Amino acid sequence: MSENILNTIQSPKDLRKIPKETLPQVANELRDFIINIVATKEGHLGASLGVIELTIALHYVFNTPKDILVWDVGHQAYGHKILTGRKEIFHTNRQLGGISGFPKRAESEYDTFGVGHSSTAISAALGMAIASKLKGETNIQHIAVVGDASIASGMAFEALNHAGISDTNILVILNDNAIGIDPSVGALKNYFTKVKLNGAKDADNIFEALNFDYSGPIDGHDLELVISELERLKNVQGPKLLHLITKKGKGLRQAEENQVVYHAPGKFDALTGDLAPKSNERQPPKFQDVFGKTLVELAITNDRIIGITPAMPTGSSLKFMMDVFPERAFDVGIAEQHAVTFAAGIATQGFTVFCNIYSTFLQRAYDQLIHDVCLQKIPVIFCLDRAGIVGEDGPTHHGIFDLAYLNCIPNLIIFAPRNEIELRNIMFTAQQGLDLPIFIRYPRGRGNILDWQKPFSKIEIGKSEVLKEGIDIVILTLGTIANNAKEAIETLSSEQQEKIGLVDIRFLKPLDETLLHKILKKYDKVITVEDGTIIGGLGTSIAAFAVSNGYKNKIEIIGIPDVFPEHGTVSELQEIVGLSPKRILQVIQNYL
Ligand SMILES: Cc1ncc(C[n+]2csc(CCOP(=O)(O)OP(=O)(O)O)c2C)c(N)n1
Ligand SMILES: CC(=O)[C@@H](O)[C@H](O)COP(=O)(O)O
Ligand SMILES: [Mg+2]
Repeated sequence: MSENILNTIQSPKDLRKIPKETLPQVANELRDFIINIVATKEGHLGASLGVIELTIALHYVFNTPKDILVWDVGHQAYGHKILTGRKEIFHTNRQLGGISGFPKRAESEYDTFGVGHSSTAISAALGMAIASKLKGETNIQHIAVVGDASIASGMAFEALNHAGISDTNILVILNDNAIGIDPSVGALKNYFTKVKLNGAKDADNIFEALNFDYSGPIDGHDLELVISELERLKNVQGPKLLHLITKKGKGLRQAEENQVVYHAPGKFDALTGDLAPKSNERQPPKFQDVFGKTLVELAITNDRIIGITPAMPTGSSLKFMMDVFPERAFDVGIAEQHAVTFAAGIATQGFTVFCNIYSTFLQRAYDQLIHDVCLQKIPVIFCLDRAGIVGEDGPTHHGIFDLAYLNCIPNLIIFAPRNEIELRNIMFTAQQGLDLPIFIRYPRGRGNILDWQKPFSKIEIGKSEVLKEGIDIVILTLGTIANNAKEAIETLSSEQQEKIGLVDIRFLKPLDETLLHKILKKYDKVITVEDGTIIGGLGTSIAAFAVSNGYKNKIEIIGIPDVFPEHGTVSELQEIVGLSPKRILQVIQNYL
């Protein structure tokens, strides 16, 4: 056996030359390689470790890239990237200018479909399979790999429903590790457990009922077995589903034992698996924890409060409420559309519903927002975490569209807290009762305030806040990006600073029209700053307000330009898109 067999694999062609009995060595080396790099560069860990044998088997048995392999979510595709020519650049994973943390079409011909959001793989693979038929292509296999949490999503079920009556040979591989980021939930999870306990050919097999040839469940870490099963399935006609049982984090003890933390553990010791020690210094809280802890505080005195998350209890910190009030806090699985309408349903019955969804994932539920919530003025309280640039997850995950996609919907309130205390106070205000749904958007990561757990105070809906008076230039901001604008102003001389006013608009809807009239009369030059798309958000609203009221001020809009920002650190990306203090300063200087 060669010492470093992984080094000899530049593409799946090289892999296919390796004798079957040597493949377990490839699996070991691949695991070690991923662990060593993720330990220092960070990223998603457990999911890739859990599909190492599957990844090797797929590229060994199938003729990729001619045979088409589609990964769902794509956070488990590190092994795939390494075996498909990206081993030497894998250390750049998720870094600015480096490779993406998810399959990406522009990056490799082996990345057949761009991912990041879940539950798309079966639809995409089915589309490709039907396209192959239409083009008269034969002998191309189409394979979708989807996790047990992702297959429970409506979209995956829509695709299964279609695929089951298609005349394609699509192969769906269900990678069942009984966990998403947090433990999987719902009746389907219980069904999978039953199938695992009772054996394969249950008379009520849900996939067979959908007209799939079902096989499994088999041990997804038994490389020889997975290979022989894939070889068999290659020749089975019609839609097929192979059920694999795997362990998330396989091969690293801590990742197997603490699967939630090791989904994306941050830095850790590659040898021991221990997480990098945390600093003892007291830090400001993460916004998600301000949400989670405040919700519990409010729920203690307000027993009408309900909390909902679609599959992100840890990421959103709704887990705090789930621990204290399990009967009033719901993880509904990866089901953003359902989460929104479910929230609306509960709210119609007089409950106060906090529905927490990452900004990027709420994109999934746009019609539900319009049709099921806003049109009916149902006062659900939406908390949109991870708003703005999120960093290393990149373009699939940036929460930069919410301001624009919400701004055009009638009957809603849009609020962006400038800091932790404002988030707390708007949650307090909202649970006292509003006539309209409210959308509270806040960023990934930490705020700035150590002592944030102050007594609650009510926020007046639609009221902006003047942070600093000026003379002829005013900067209007929305949310935490005010800190960047403030930092920009503070680098100027005191004489220059005097010229500049700073206003936190706070409510994109309703706009504080009384204050805006005063602002547009007082200041010649207006600069708006928002960490959302330049089209459709704060700047658009201010410009529209000025035009419709006959103001002739010079207005400059700073926001995310009309492109998808790539992956990198938040500060690197803010610099690129023009939202760093330095870039904001450059714009201000043009007016001084
Ligand atoms: C639409 C959408 N909602 C939520 C997420 C966040 N998310 C990423 S991975 C994941 C869990 C996926 O679980 P599973 O499909 O079982 O794959 P595993 O991580 O277990 O391999 C979730 C909820 C997402 N990427 N897309
Ligand atoms: C792949 C995916 O969608 C999640 O794992 C996401 O990366 C979580 O993001 P946070 O780290 O911001 O919770
Ligand atoms: Mg899973």
